[in-house]
Amino acid sequence: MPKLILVRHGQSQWNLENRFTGWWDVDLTEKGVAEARAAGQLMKDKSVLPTRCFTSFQTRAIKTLNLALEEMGRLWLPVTKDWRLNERHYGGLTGLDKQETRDRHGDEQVHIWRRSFDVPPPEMEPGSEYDPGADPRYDGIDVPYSESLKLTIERVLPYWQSDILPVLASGETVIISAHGNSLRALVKHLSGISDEDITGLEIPTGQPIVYDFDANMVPGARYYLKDS
Ligand SMILES: O=C(O)[C@H](O)COP(=O)(O)O
Repeated sequence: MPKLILVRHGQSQWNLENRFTGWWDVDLTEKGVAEARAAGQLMKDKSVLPTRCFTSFQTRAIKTLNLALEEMGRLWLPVTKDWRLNERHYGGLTGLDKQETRDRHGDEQVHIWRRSFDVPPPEMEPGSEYDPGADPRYDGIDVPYSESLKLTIERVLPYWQSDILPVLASGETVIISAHGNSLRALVKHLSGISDEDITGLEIPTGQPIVYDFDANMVPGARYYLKDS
């Protein structure tokens, strides 16, 4: 039966520095590298071995996938990269320190920007320091200036339906290496979580989450691979 593995990238440099990251391309820390390798080792130990891979255009997710695949001796697998699996765009908050932003705007406002379903952070100024708009990897793509979870879902789900689901339905074991909020978008859909309840869902770094699908492509309950 088809199996889906979701993994959030290991700790990034800006996770460590507690800065809003979004579409800014930061690398993994040493801890993040270790988390990615441990995820691969866990998949190997549990014999949950992907046969097809999807990831974003962002280094932290791509490297996490590669490190995990290396642990499994599966660097040879086909990998599809797509911007629609990128992290939610953090708008004008990108690059700011999360604690300093709380001190300035209050805990409640920052919680709304981080976890509300449909309130996007303030827009990023075009051409500002952390605007990825001129990056060649986004040529031809309408780079957003800010995204709520709702807006993130509006680009993750069509990609899931058109490109990932058919591969999964053909019987492959699919791994998606992505980001806290692009994965929250998918989990919301697959686990039927309401707009209210999704605000409480956190996805830890480097912990593979698994869905087993039945013959009708209905997903079962999600579980952490480490608990199986
Ligand atoms: O983009 C970021 O800063 C993180 O990857 C996710 O941040 P969050 O926990 O504030 O959603």
